[in-house]
Amino acid sequence: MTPFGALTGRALTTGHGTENDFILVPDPDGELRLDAADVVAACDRHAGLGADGLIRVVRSAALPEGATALAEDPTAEWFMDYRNSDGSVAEMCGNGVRVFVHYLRERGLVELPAGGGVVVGTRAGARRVTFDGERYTVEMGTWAMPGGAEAVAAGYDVVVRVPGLDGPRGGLRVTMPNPHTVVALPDEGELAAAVLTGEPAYEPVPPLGTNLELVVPLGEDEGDGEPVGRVRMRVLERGVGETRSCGTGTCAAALAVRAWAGPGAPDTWRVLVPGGEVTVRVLGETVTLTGPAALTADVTLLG
Ligand SMILES: N[C@@H](CCC[C@H](N)C(=O)O)C(=O)O
Repeated sequence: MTPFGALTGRALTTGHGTENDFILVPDPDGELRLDAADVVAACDRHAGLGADGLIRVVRSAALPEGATALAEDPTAEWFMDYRNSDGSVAEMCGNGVRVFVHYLRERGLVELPAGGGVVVGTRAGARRVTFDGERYTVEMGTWAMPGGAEAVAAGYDVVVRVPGLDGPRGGLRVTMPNPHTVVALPDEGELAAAVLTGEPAYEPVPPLGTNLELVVPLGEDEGDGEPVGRVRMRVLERGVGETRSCGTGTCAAALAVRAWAGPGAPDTWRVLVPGGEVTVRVLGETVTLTGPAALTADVTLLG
């Protein structure tokens, strides 16, 4: 068997959203038997193609998880089958879904003119993505803070020790619906000092693991007639390591900083990540994520 298993010899495409990068694997009829080891090998940055994650492009009707998305919206023809670079499956990927829809559009698999929208299936359910001619906006669905109002009032519901930072820090859990823990730092010096190659310690230990966002709130600007919050973020992704962006993580970061700011805080947030910038809009119980998507290469893995 070759190191890339079922991925060997297949036509693959690479792409990224704010430098959170992915391998896209077309498998319209769900014939590929993809195992975790193949994903790990392909995502390896030294011995493989290198990526933060892998996305199988498959029809919703071709796999059992697609049934929920189709029940929510029968137009969700295509399903984003997302895997982290360690081979684990995640509920949602906010940067990945923009890259996925960009791929569908570029390859003529969906009709998506500027100003149009399309619904795709994900493990979090059906998600609508619109295109403005430049950037994609994803309706990310319902967010939650498992610690509730009590955690928001206290400012945290998890104690986190991050390598490179002194002492314990308070983290606020946010579900997007994948698990996130957001920790606010006082300044960009501390943000740079955090060592995200090490493993943070959490108390209590998150049962499903967690993505960790370190954030520095940067205040507010005046947008188009409304205040716009700004926040800088670094992220340690569950199942991956430090990445240059995480879409669900930017939503979690904006939601946590908004909650900490209290009543009257902006609903729109510009989140600055090492790989670029995205916009998060809080619409009551739901949130949207707007950002770019790019394809970088068509490639074949050799055996
Ligand atoms: N990069 C993604 C999130 C991918 C999943 C995450 N690592 C997890 O395991 O929850 C994003 O852009 O949201």
